[in-house]
Amino acid sequence: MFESTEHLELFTDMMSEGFIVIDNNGTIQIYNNKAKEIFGILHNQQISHLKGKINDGDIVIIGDNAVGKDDGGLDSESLEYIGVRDKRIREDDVLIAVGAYKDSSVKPVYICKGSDEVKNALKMETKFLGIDIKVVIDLVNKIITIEADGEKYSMNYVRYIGHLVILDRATKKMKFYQAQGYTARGEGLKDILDGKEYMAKGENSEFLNVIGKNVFEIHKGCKTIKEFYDVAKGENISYIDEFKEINGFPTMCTLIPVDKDGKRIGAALKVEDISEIKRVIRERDDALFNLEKVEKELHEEKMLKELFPNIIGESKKMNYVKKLALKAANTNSTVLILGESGTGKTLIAKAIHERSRGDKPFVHVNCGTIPDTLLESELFGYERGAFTGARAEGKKGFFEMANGGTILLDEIGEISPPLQVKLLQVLQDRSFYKIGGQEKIKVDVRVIAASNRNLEEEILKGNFREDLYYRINVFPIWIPPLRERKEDIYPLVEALLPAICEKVGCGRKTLSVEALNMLLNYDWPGNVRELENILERAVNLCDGNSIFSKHLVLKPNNNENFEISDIVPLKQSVAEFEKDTIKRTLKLHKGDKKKTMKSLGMSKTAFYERLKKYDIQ
Ligand SMILES: Nc1ncnc2c1ncn2[C@@H]1O[C@H](COP(=O)(O)OP(=O)(O)OP(=O)(O)O)[C@@H](O)[C@H]1O
Repeated sequence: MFESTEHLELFTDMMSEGFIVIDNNGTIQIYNNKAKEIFGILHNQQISHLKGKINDGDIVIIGDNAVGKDDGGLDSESLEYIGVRDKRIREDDVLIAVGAYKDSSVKPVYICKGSDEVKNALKMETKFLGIDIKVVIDLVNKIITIEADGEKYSMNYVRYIGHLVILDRATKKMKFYQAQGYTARGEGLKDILDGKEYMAKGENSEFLNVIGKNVFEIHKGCKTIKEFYDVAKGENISYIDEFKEINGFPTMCTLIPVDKDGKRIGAALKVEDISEIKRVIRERDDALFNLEKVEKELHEEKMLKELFPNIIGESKKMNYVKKLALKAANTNSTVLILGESGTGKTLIAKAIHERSRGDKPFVHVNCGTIPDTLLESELFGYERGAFTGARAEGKKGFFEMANGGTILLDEIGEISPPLQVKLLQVLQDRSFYKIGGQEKIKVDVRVIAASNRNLEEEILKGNFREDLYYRINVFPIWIPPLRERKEDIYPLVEALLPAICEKVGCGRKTLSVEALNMLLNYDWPGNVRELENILERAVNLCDGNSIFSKHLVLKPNNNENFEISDIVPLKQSVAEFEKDTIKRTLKLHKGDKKKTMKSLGMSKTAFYERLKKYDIQ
């Protein structure tokens, strides 16, 4: 085709771009050094091995980021050669496998994961037939590294690649490793495992003579090369500097037809390696993506803070609760708020109501404090003369009062089984009968249920109906205890202290560092409510402007950091303890003073005297 090919070769080898010319049969006429470099055909700079082929018993190490893609067609048949017979392995999977070639006495070691299961990297470390082997498929930095007895063989890739190292079984020395340009050399994973001879590398390597070969032999199954060939055959396509992929390498190509005497005699392709540019672009894209993610998160946090100004705390866990609350506010579904006592269940329920039906009534029913005999009439109301002691004019129930708005059924786990059945009916069709009533009352009420009990456990114990549980558990929100989000303590103190000082009617007080440390080290069994109480007590106890640890009355068993400065007069400690115990026992007995006195073993006079002394209502 060209008379002076020698000169042409000389000139084209000086070019800084790859240059390939084929004739109209697809036979390579010119393939300059740069093109060989781009496609990995020049490989005398690498770790050496001789030419050869795989033998029975050889140790095979494979790292493949997408089985069957750009790895020379690795398939189940090739994997069987090393004893891997696993129908779960699919095309596109990320695979690391080590085995002995055609030696059924040796069990292979492998891991295979779906491409969506591997986030950043797949790794395997093993001792195989006495050799320390480590394989890492790093999907972030796009590099596969195979290490055998400390010797490393790495392969960078752009999209997909299959890496392979073969060790001689007898000497345990490397006899083949995969390197760029395997498509051009016809040394894909399948070729090698099928027993095809491979070329030498490093000092023993000879140049792969590509001149005179068919272009498809060097560049198998590649769209750009097919186009190149079509142009050489006579098609009229040409372009300048277009992004193309050849043998899996990102390149920038210029394609021109070569005509002589008005007849197509071939085509020329100029190729620029842009894998480095691609890598930089990818790094930039990753950085931009991360930046966008951070910005989005910051924006989201700011938005949540603005949407729920009363809910203090920006810990990850609390922001997640706020996100759920926002989602719940945008639906009409029944919401179940779970969490220990004092974590803010009522607060969240109110926030959901305010963002969804804020202009309508919000009715908070504490099912735990209303005696069971009364709860039914409180919830559903009664007609006049429904029972003795009923008001003559009858009464609207909480459901009716909440019509259009929200009803919060707090401590739902406390409701008795017969009432649970009635509640289930209301939740099913949002209608009910008043006690003694004939007329079905329909309401449009959003139900929010809350509980600090583990309702699933209550179901197992037979205390809570399973069908009611499923009815209320449509949109569950769990509020983590304060001890699991201690980063919220400081913002809570910052927000609560000024309000408490105002309520108590004193000037502003601040928390000393040691006092804050004490709060951070505490376990918070009573959560935010306990924090509020402790701060209020501290504000009352401290005369100056600074609250010190001695002003913080924490539950003794948790107060591990008890120091000299924490000591308060015994009389004061006893008084605090007495007050606390009476209040908690009263709460346990739902305000029943008789039962409280009895449980505490106190006389009536002593009990009422303490109630007065400690101003307990
Ligand atoms: N994240 C928060 N930001 C500000 N205040 C909070 C927060 N969480 C709780 N609180 C305050 O703590 C106190 C207890 O909260 P709330 O009554 O909502 O808890 P609860 O989980 O419903 O308690 P219980 O189960 O005992 O009824 C309230 O005064 C509430 O305002």
